Amino acid sequence: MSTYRSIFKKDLFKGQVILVTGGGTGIGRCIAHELAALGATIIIAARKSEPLKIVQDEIQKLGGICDTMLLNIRDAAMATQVIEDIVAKHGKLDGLVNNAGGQFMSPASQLTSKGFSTVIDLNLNGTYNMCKAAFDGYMGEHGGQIVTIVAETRNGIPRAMHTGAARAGIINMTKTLAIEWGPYNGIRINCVAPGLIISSGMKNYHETMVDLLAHSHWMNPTSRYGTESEVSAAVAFLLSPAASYINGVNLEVDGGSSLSKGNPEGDELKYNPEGSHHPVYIGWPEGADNVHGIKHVDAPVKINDLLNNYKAIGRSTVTAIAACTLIPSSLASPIPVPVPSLPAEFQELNKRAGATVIHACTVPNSFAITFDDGPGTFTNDLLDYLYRKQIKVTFFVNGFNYNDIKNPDIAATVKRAFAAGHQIGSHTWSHADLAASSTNIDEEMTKLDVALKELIGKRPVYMRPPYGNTSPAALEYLGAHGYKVINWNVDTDDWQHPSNFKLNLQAYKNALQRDTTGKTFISLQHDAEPLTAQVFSKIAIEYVLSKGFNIMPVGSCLGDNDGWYRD
Ligand SMILES: CCCCCCC/C=C/C(=O)SCCNC(=O)CCNC(=O)[C@H](O)C(C)(C)COP(=O)(O)OP(=O)(O)OC[C@H]1O[C@@H](n2cnc3c(N)ncnc32)[C@H](O)[C@@H]1OP(=O)(O)O
Ligand SMILES: NC(=O)C1=CN([C@@H]2O[C@H](COP(=O)(O)OP(=O)(O)OC[C@H]3O[C@@H](n4cnc5c(N)ncnc54)[C@H](OP(=O)(O)O)[C@@H]3O)[C@@H](O)[C@H]2O)C=CC1
Repeated sequence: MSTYRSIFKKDLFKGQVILVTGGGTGIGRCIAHELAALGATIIIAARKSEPLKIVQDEIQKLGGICDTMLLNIRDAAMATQVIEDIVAKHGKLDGLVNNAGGQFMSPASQLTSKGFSTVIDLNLNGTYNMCKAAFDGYMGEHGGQIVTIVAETRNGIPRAMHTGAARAGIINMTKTLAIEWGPYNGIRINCVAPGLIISSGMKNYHETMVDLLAHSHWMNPTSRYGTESEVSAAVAFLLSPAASYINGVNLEVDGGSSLSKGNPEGDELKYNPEGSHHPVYIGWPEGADNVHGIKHVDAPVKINDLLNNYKAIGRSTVTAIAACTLIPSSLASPIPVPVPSLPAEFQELNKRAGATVIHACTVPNSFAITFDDGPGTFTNDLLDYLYRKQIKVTFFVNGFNYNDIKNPDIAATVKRAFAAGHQIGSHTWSHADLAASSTNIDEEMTKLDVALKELIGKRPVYMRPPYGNTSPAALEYLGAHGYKVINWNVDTDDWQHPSNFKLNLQAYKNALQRDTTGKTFISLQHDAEPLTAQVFSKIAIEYVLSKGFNIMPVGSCLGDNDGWYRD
């Protein structure tokens, strides 16, 4: 007896024969379990036999009917053969769920034409092969329901242009087929477009990408990921008679993320980094990982961990809905906290000869946002965002720290930032502690100056000492060599807790949630941290703007618009 807790009535699909491609893993497996629990004879088909056998075994142990077939959807002849075999063996084909598909992540600029064709071939051509085979082999004569899993594509899919194009192609193909095939004995064909879902598919991505995805799980209007069950429920609905007048649609199962991407209002701020208040639907039975043969969701640990939080939310139904807020409490309740004063040694150093350490601006209402230790691998994403917002900041770069400034991609990022009007400052060649007696200050400063001169044609006047550390000797050197030494008065400490946006933002809140009359600010974060470049900086910038400050490079905030560099 199946233990899958479907929202639909038992026996909804009794006597029906339904093929689920890619049914041996993730979302496809969940769909297979749910449809089998609702009485269908399920055929799961994919390239690898082992996952198929495991799922078949799970379903059969639970009293369901499940057959397996080997299938590569990219092979049209194989698609035709599988449909023929199903009809021969099971007598008919009532439903086809095109779930098989996928992609790798790659920025479009680095995608090869072979890579593009591969993903188009898998998703678009593969889905076409299956639809055509099902139509020719059975449905054209007898009717049937087709549901294709695509992906939420409304505003494009950065790093997955190939799959976005393929899925958009499927959505349009589906509309045409709905029109053309509707007259054939009532064929209905629809799409389901998942947003980010906790499923095995996430295991295909590099650890850094999984990390990024796990940390940005809250950045949609429901502030959470979706579950396999939420996709499966949409499929079951579209296959069922309850959807008998729904044809040619693309049903987005994405928590509204497709509505929010690219919203110029900076909608990340309205979401809830601390967790969702939206009840979640999980069909898998409660209990230990392997209850009655149904295993736990096979997602990466960091992604799967989110499910446990969601389960807790799901149980607190009505109160949770009533309590739903778009403004995270962290932003809504100002707690005045004094701005941390400068460490005594900096104040002391200010009095000494040589360069002066600057830690605030002079232009009224200015807020200089500064980034150290870059460029990082994701600094380009930050530059894209800054361009969209038309905001200029300061990058205190290293020569050889997280990255090598001579690496062509990193060099290109420095050039791009400079060309876009951001201020490039020095952060020493190797992130050396200038207060340490072993540091060769001249080498640290000169080596980076030479590299920057080659890249941008100029040497920076502004510099940030690594760790904010200076010594009298260092200040004397820097002063004598014409450098302006910039520290900060808002320290996010993002390098210590790169994914804890709430904690990072607290530094900004400490500064801005009190009387700021006459105050100006220089903040410190690190664009070498992927999550700072991709997520936190945006949150911080939106926050500063919401407080009415003007964001600008350090030079400008000191009233200096033409003394940033020398030849
Ligand atoms: C930022 C958030 C984005 C969210 C995206 C939308 C949400 C979607 C989520 C999901 O879909 S979950 C995942 C579902 N499952 C999968 O994606 C399956 C995993 N992927 C694959 O199995 C493969 O990538 C593939 C797409 C099926 C291709 O496999 P195939 O064996 O047919 O091709 P290959 O011989 O491996 O490669 C051919 C060709 O493609 C290029 N290429 C392949 N991998 C990469 C890569 N990692 N990076 C860059 N390019 C790649 C390359 O040109 C290959 O040719 P060669 O150079 O090897 O000759
Ligand atoms: N997880 C998510 O966040 C999202 C997923 N999706 C889509 O949902 C679908 C299911 O994804 P998910 O369960 O997460 O990922 P999985 O990687 O677990 O599932 C993909 C399945 O497709 C099968 N498959 C891949 N290529 C072929 C092929 N050429 N012929 C037959 N079967 C194939 C795989 O089996 P095998 O390798 O044995 O062939 C596998 O079972 C995919 O289309 C995915 O792109 C869309 C948006 C979001």
